[in-house]
Amino acid sequence: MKSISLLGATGSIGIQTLDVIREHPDTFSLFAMGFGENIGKAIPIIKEFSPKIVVVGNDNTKRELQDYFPRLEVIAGKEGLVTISTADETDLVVNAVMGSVGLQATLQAIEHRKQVALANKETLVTAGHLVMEKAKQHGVRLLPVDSEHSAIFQCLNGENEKQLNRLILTASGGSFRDKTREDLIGVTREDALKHPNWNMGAKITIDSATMMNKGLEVIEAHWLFGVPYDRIDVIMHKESVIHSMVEFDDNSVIAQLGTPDMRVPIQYALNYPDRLELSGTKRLDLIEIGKLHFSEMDQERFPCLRMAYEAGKEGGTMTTVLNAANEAAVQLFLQGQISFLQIEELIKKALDAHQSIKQPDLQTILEVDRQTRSQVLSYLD
Ligand SMILES: NC(=O)C1=CN([C@@H]2O[C@H](COP(=O)(O)OP(=O)(O)OC[C@H]3O[C@@H](n4cnc5c(N)ncnc54)[C@H](OP(=O)(O)O)[C@@H]3O)[C@@H](O)[C@H]2O)C=CC1
Ligand SMILES: CC(=O)[C@@H](O)[C@H](O)COP(=O)(O)O
Ligand SMILES: [Mn+2]
Repeated sequence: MKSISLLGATGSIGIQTLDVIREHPDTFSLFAMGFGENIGKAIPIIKEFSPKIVVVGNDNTKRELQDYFPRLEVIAGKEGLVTISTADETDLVVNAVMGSVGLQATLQAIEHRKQVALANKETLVTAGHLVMEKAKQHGVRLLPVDSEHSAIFQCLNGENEKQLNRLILTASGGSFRDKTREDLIGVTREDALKHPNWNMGAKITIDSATMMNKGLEVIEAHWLFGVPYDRIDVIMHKESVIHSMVEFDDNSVIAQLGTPDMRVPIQYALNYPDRLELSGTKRLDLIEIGKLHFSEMDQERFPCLRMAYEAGKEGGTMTTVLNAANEAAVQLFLQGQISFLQIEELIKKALDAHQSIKQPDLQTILEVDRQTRSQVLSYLD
């Protein structure tokens, strides 16, 4: 029986992780969970899974939750995420929070030699060198949840990684795939939130529409698989059936395919190296699909992808700024305070203003993250 601490239990990945746990009660149990403030979603989860500890985003949410569950141990704040990620009772940490708030929990879980299933890509974008260094030091292999990285992880099974030539990440194109840059003037939040293939949280859905999601994923792939940026390609593939591919030295390409359903990469990470059957997942019917489409990724059309490659190649705190500026700008867009095209403008401004600090330690990263967020807000004054 694997005992799980689930960070981000009320989110899109969190809920689908609970689907996997629910269907395999002899294999998994929920020891602890964390969420921000969505009490309405959390209450039925707590009733069903009876976690021993619940971590919430703030003191108000803690008080409200304790009114419901007077005997439940509730901790407020991100130190609580560290507590449940390092507890003796935890075997596996599933990090599915949104944003760099998940960083310290990932680092500490690794330090305590927990298995870590990582959906929280912002952790690797903001501080990939620290996470990978710690993973190496403590002999922990990170288990990717992100569909592209799970695909690559599966394509590398049993392969000699020295013969890996190129990673090819696929991108759906997001909600505005078929629009020109001119068409993007005046698009709404509601339009941006309509992803063609995946039902995900709001922030990542906007990231898909700006193509920053693929930019973050290029950086995530660089850290997870140790591949230099000039050997990581992105191609447009509107069906999201091929989740990603690996090209080897003999020009063989191995791809991982499946219907778009995050429960599949989630179960793979939770139960690695064995696979689990899941009800409700759909078999891939290539005859029914008929055709798969591929096209070149235009970095002028999607400047966020270009900025991510540039920040990744620059390294140091440049990717911390990329991530923090993106988180702040997307939040402003979701709150209706800026337009869709202003997201990329604010990120560019923050990157242009930053001088990268090489090999930053954790304190430097947290400080740059904080400063970048307030700088982005100050651009609106
Ligand atoms: N959704 C998907 O299909 C995919 C997601 N990912 C990645 O997985 C991560 C989660 O994405 P997704 O599930 O879509 O996001 P959601 O927005 O749906 O969920 C985010 C979760 O994080 C919680 N949370 C937010 N802030 C805090 C905080 N300060 N303290 C504790 N918990 C917090 C939320 O709580 P609350 O509900 O209270 O706000 C919620 O449980 C992201 O990094 C994303 O990029 C990767 C691949 C696919
Ligand atoms: C499901 C998943 O892994 C998302 O990150 C997905 O990749 C988003 O799709 P696009 O970014 O390709 O639009
Ligand atoms: Mn992805």
